[in-house]
Amino acid sequence: MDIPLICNDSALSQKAKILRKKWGFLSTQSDHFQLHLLPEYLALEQKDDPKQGLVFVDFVSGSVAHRRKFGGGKGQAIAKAIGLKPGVQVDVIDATAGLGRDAFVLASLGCNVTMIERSAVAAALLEDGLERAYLNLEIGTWMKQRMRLHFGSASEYLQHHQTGVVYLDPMFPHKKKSALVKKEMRVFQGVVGEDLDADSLLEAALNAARYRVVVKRPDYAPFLNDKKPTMSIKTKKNRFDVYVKQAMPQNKS
Ligand SMILES: C[S@@+](CC[C@H](N)C(=O)[O-])C[C@H]1O[C@@H](n2cnc3c(N)ncnc32)[C@H](O)[C@@H]1O
Repeated sequence: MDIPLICNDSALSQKAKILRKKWGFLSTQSDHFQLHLLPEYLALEQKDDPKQGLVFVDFVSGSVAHRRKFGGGKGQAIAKAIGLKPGVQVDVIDATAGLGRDAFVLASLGCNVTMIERSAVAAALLEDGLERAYLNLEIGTWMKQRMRLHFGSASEYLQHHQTGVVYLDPMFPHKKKSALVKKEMRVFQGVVGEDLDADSLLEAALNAARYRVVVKRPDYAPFLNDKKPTMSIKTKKNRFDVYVKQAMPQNKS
């Protein structure tokens, strides 16, 4: 999908030019989706449905920051699914980074996370969020150490990289009008589309992971590639299907 990047601030026009060239964004207006380069952040807008609001990545003060402070730490289902243990730093490839929320939870719990994202829009939003987080006094130091982004295909990346854990959260068609689907995800899904190749990603992930692969699914979705996991950890709306290859070492990943 061709997406324009709009910038009405003359102080940012050079940056807008660089971003258009880097990510292949257009400079013309669109009636559907468009990106806005604002002084505060880069944001995605669904122009034909403005009540959905702007989508942007905010690791410093958004809902993910709130979850970092008050979200239950290593007792959370995602931490149990990854197999986090005190004093063990786990290397994770988040092969379906999206807006980076799960990756940020894992990094804030101490994981060393490489995010892979193939959508130019998602990757540009993520890069913008990362740049601001790296400069932040409270989280900048550990964000730079623990969270990075690779733009490209995860199946290709996984062919050449081994890691402790691979995390997958491919886009799954949401139930129509579900109140549980956040506005943000609805807009985002419109741009990114469905991940129709997700089944094959599981095999690539299983080859690349030394210890386990964790797949996040809505509670009503079938197993990825119809493959039964070693165990499933359920939350209110989702399920983490865990494919264990071998036990994690006690004090090094
Ligand atoms: C449901 S979203 C992930 C949301 C993410 N877990 C979060 O917390 O924000 C799925 C994302 O994975 C990306 N994706 C899916 N398959 C991919 C692949 N094979 N390589 C790279 N990115 C992929 C999609 O472009 C989309 O942005």
